[in-house]
Amino acid sequence: MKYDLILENIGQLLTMDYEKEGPLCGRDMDELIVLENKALAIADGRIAVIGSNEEAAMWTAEKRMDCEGKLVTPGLIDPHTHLVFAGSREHEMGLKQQGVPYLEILKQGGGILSTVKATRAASEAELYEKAAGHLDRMLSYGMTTVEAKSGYGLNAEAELKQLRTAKKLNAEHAAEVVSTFLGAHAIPPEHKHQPDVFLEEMVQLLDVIEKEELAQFVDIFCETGVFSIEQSRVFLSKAKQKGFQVKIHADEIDPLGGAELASELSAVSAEHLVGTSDEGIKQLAAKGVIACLLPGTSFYLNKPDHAKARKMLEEGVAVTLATDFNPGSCPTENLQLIMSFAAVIYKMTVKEIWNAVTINAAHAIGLGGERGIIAPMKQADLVIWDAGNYEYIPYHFGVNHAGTVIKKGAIVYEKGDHCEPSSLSFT
Ligand SMILES: N=CN[C@@H](CCC(=O)O)C(=O)O
Ligand SMILES: [Zn+2]
Repeated sequence: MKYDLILENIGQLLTMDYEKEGPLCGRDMDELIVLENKALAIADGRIAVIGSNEEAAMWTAEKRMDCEGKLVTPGLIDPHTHLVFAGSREHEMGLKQQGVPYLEILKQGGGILSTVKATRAASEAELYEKAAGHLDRMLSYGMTTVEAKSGYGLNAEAELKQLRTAKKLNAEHAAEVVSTFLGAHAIPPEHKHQPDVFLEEMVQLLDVIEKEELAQFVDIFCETGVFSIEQSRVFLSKAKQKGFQVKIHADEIDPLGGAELASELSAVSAEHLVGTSDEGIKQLAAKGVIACLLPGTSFYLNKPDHAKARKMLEEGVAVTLATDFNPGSCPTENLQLIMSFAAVIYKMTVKEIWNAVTINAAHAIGLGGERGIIAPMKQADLVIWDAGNYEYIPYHFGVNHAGTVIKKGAIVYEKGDHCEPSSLSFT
């Protein structure tokens, strides 16, 4: 058989324990499969075979790549981003430095609501172009699959515009985009005094979202001054009744009991979890809810507290990590940086971190067993790193170590000499 692409002379080939059912937790999160001096062949976008370099010498292919002893891993997966939005919020930096809290900026009509204003005013083409630029950068950082939440429209027209943009990106961009409907992200000014009317409007939208296949998940920002536990319970229950899987922005600023609610509703994941109680952690473990931790956000908001990742891991919660890329609380597309934060702030082991951004991230967005692993017959989403071992990536922080990025078997990014793709634009 003639393969499409052969990678030879791989120094370390990293994969995860994909034979385990579900996301990894407990001791399993601290295990990796590290194969040394390997080769692999790709056909029809999938891993066809993994073998020795001697075996590979007998294989034939359209193209061969010498990996020069470098590290090859599954493509990184970012399971929590707010990818599609207009504008930027650099003017909030000064306010934050003066000590104005994140929720106070929102209360004054800024924060999320200022991005809502910009997003409502933008055309779908403008949103597409900007989001594609962010996605280009993510791909260049080795992120081959990305979740994207809506939530900067907060009315039917603008929410659908965001979701359609994400769907189009998934169809046309080299990176894969999985959509989440976060219509319940803030209370828009026109519904300031009737949040329940607004939530019902968002529930009604679910029929269109289902019909047009615009999102697989439904999420809500459960927080003081945004949506209460009871409002979140009602909203997410209605979404579940309509067949959606649910996620929840839980206990980010105030410990409202969002983790307990996520457990009660058997959510796929609970996200942020900075203020989650010990009881909440136990319930996440018991119900198999994935904890999606966002250390970049608590860093960027300069919070005194961070999610209790070690406690969660010890209690057997499956943990994933994400950028939370958004224009307010975490404007970075760099999941490698988040891996470093997880090592330093959370004290997660390097093995736990790799499992968190690959196999567990895939489970958090409905792609468990299909992405985030390197195994025969699985989609070939790979990164060849400018590094010889997997510990190096979170260690040397703040720079991009992705050398070559492969999605569905095709080379979609190759690093030049310290150059990034020319199509990149941040704003
Ligand atoms: N906390 C709620 N939503 C986002 C931030 C959105 C924004 O500030 O624009 C988050 O997950 O951090
Ligand atoms: Zn978020």
